[in-house]
Amino acid sequence: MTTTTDASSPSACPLPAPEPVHIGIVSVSDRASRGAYEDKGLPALQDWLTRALHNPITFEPRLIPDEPEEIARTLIELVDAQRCSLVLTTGGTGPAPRDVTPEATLAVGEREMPGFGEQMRQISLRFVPTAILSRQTAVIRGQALIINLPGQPKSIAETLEGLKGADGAPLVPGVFAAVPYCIDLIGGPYLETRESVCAAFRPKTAVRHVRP
Ligand SMILES: Nc1ncnc2c1ncn2[C@@H]1O[C@H](COP(=O)(O)OP(=O)(O)OP(=O)(O)O)[C@@H](O)[C@H]1O
Ligand SMILES: Nc1nc2c(c(=O)[nH]1)N[C@H]1C(S)=C(S)[C@@H](COP(=O)(O)O)O[C@H]1N2
Repeated sequence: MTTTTDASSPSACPLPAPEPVHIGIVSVSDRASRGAYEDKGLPALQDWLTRALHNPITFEPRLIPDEPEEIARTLIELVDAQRCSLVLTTGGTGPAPRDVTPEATLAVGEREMPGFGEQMRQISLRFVPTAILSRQTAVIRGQALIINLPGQPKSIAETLEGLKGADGAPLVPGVFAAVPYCIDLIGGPYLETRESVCAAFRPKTAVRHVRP
């Protein structure tokens, strides 16, 4: 097994290498999927997750139009066939007729996790007054957590990371703070975040080790 050393510990205990994680990222956009504009959703998701996690990540990226059957089929494929532990979607959460990502997500979910959508709307209100127009939600399917994010690329870091003060201290925690423990509870890999990007929270009894 590969190990790294926790140099901050007096006994310099070797820490296990972070577990690999398989993450699905799905950009739902009519125009980006037909090439009318460049997709900025997938790069923004990949960039933020790579900065936030110590775990080695294998990404499963998908760029698809706002078609409910295609969204549902993609989510099922990422969870059931690709065995992703986490799937993040971006786009299609608003009130326009073709915005159907939440419906497709609920259709494939076994249990809804409404707190994610509630908290993201609260965070987004600190950035934009139209935050309440996003119907974003989250669900569990099997051993995977699926979370909807709005389509505006900058909203990805805003909702996952939250709002920080000038000193870098969190003013409003982003929703990703709750993701590692949720994935523990559904039997997925142990996710370890970089505190400078996102301080994940676990009850003390669930903390296996703290990485510097
Ligand atoms: N994947 C994307 N890449 C780049 N910019 C995007 C993307 N998705 C959305 N945006 C930007 O955010 C705005 C709001 O996103 P929204 O999901 O409401 O788009 P939309 O009007 O439904 O159109 P579309 O589905 O064709 O992207 C868009 O007008 C666009 O400027
Ligand atoms: N953090 C954040 N949340 C946001 C926004 C944003 O720019 N930043 N845009 C809002 C707007 S204008 C809309 S219409 C809804 C839905 O966007 P979507 O259809 O692109 O998912 O998300 C809202 N949530």
